[in-house]
Amino acid sequence: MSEQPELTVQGWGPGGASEAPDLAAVLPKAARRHLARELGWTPRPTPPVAVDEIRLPPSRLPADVHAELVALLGEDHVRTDRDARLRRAGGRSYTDLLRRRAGDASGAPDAVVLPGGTAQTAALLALCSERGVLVVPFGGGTSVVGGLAGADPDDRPSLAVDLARMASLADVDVASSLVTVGPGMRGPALEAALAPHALALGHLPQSWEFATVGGYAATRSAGQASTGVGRFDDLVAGLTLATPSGVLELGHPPASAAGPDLLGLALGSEGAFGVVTELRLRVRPAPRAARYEGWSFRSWADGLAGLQRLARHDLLPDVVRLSDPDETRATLLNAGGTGARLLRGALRARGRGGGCLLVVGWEGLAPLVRARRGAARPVLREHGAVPIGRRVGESWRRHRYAAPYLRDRLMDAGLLVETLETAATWTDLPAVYDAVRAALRASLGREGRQPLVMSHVSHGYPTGASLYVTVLADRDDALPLQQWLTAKRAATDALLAAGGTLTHHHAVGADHRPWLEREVGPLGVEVLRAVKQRLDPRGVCNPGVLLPDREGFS
Ligand SMILES: Cc1cc2nc3c(=O)[nH]c(=O)nc-3n(C[C@H](O)[C@H](O)[C@H](O)COP(=O)(O)OP(=O)(O)OC[C@H]3O[C@@H](n4cnc5c(N)ncnc54)[C@H](O)[C@@H]3O)c2cc1C
Repeated sequence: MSEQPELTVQGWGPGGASEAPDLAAVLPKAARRHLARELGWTPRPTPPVAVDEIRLPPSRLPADVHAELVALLGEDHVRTDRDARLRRAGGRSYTDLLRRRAGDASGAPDAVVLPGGTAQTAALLALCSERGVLVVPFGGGTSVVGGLAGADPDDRPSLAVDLARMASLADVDVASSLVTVGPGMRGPALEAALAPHALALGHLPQSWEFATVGGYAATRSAGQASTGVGRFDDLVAGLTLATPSGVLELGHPPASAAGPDLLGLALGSEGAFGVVTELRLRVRPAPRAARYEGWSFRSWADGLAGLQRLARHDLLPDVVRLSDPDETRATLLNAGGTGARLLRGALRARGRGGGCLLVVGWEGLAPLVRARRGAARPVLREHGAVPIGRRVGESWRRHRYAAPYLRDRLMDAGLLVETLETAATWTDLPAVYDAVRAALRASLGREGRQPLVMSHVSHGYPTGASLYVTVLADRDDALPLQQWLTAKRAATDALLAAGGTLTHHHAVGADHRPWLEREVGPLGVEVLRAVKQRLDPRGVCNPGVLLPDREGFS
């Protein structure tokens, strides 16, 4: 179906779970012991059911609609086979994976369709609107907020609209630093296509290997270098949105004052207003120099103060990742072997046992990298940070996409593993951090056992920063979904009450929509509903995401 490798159905990466190594092969003994001690976890095999045993309901797509779709898109581009539907049965959150690992693919689309361009997509949307068939745009399938759930109160049949056929670089305007790209293009393919022009996009989320540019725009993604290159919102100069009511061309580079910016309505719309069929992206010259290194702060408070000071003076590096003491400790244990010895040695040599690890990276022209680094270092030192060397930074850079592979192995051994994220002003960030930790610990702690709650800041702004939280706990094998949903609800309530945003970069999806009104207010929700009503009058565009149910949420 696609020339790009497809994600495995029950986890991360192109391989099958059965080919995977066990946890002992990928996590050092010291780290396994640490987890067992902290969490009260007894490692036990909890493998996923075989893919052949996953229960997939029969397709409900009416025969006449199937025939119309074939007439529009061609036989090869309308698929109802098991493999195609299973591979698009939701995203990659912990709860998505729990369900498919347990053999439940009940949210799978009834068919998968692959339009070949804007005109075909617009015709497809008009047809689906008329025939009452849901359309759920499918990019890389890496949503972690239930963005691909395909839920519908009216239980209408649904199509996954896979953008894989629209995955090429259509135009390069070097003088304007603009490129035109199909929505199905993934990060590695795009960077490879830009390289001959000595250009780069530089958007590097941890899901980079599989996520698509259309998905980035639809979710307002942020990448690991977003502090420097900007969030994906900042990289979109314009886009084409096909809707059931027609096609919108949005954005006018380099800038325009022609009324409110309608481009902002498409960014973050998560397929609820239509399908992004083309993007005009801002690119930059491929960096000529890069410098990554590690620093150690005595405490989380010192680390935050140091980053805040850099941010105020516009001195933040392109990549900034400050780990709290729990994440720093886990990083030290996970490094294992030579890596861990080097890191511990570097810390000891500077009189630090643990503290908070900071990884920073600068990229660009060599003199600028030197100058920016030179200006940032004294500020870090003033806040008590000590440099611990390039190897630490380079090691992080080498392993920056590894964590999701490890998550599968942790799940195989009886662990709950999930992440959540938010952002807050520098003033509110410490309270948000405390509140989220307390809520997760209260919800997931039992019989004297505590979850491991590890946090880092990875995106800095002059006004504040993001907070990314990874949670590990002994899984409740009897009620694993409820265990996490209860904790997630507690954490979300807590972070909103403390002043955090509902989401800094994962989007709203199905999972966060009950809280959207708390973020944008009742009138804000009504404005979004009015836009949807105009663009998608029959409500066929991904109705399970973004907008809360009408009954509201207490
Ligand atoms: C292991 C892992 C690491 C991650 N790391 C990051 C990270 O560092 N930063 C970050 O921001 N996110 C991260 N994510 C979340 C996810 O990768 C992003 O939300 C990403 O932008 C989704 O892209 P996708 O192509 O996979 O979209 P999908 O998952 O396929 O879709 C996401 C949503 O967008 C809609 N959509 C997709 N394509 C289009 C389109 N062309 N038009 C309209 N709507 C569309 C879908 O219907 C869905 O609602 C991570 C996820 C995982 C599993």
